[in-house]
Amino acid sequence: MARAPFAKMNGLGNEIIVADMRSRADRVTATAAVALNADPATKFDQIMAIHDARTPGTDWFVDILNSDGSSAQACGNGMRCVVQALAAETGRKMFTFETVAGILNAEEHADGTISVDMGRPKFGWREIPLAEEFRDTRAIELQIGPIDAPVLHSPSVVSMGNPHAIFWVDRDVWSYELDRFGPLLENHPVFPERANITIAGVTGADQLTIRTWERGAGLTKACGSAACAAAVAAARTRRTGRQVSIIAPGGPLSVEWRGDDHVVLTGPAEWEFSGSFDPATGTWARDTESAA
Ligand SMILES: N[C@H](CCC[C@H](N)C(=O)O)C(=O)O
Repeated sequence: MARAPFAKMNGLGNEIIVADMRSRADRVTATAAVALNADPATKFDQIMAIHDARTPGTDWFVDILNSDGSSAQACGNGMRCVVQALAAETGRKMFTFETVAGILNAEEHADGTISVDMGRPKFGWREIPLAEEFRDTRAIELQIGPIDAPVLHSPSVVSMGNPHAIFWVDRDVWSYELDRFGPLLENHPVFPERANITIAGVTGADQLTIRTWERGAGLTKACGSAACAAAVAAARTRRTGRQVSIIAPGGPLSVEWRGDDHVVLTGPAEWEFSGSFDPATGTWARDTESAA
């Protein structure tokens, strides 16, 4: 198959490859994802593959792959990168995308920031999903560390299209070994589809500071859907209001849980370089006119 164009971008340091798979029938394979992630120049957290629309009224279908080759149902930071790339190409500002999780609208603002409507959060244990019934998902029974002095415990759980667990902490989020606990919690049997694991602290009025261990990608500098999940969980547990500023390691994002139940994520996107790649194998080359 012919090579497909891609852009290496990031959303607050969340490493994103936007792949242009329009007008072709093949998909980016897990093999290609793993190969691209193994190369330091193209190492990424998610690939956002733009395909032709499947549903009337939508502009494009976006397929999302994690760096381990698994698929994700949502990626807020990646969607902003997709919007920036398509806005630059088309001159348009508003878009309607389809993903496996549903239809979502996004808009580029005059200041260059981008808002993505991430849809409605889901709180039911079957919807997240959890392996067993929990009536109240604002805090579920789950802990890690010594049984009588757990390091992390009682997370809020929520689906933003993808599964999230938010562990509330009092100390600095950097004082927890998320690289050690992340993989254990991501793969805990209570999460049959694994989960994105976030530690979150309230660091100001309507402000949260978070770090995320992403399902299928590991530690990342930012995770947009986790920012949304943390904001919603904070409002549900009355830690904040519904308009929240989220400080991720890569920088700030803003999240509004609107009155119509939709969660809107706003933040920047940044282009790094462009190239072309083989969606079957991940072999790639940088465009010669592209910046270093
Ligand atoms: N970085 C993404 C989330 C990727 C989620 C993925 N790790 C999964 O659910 O498997 C974001 O900005 O929302």
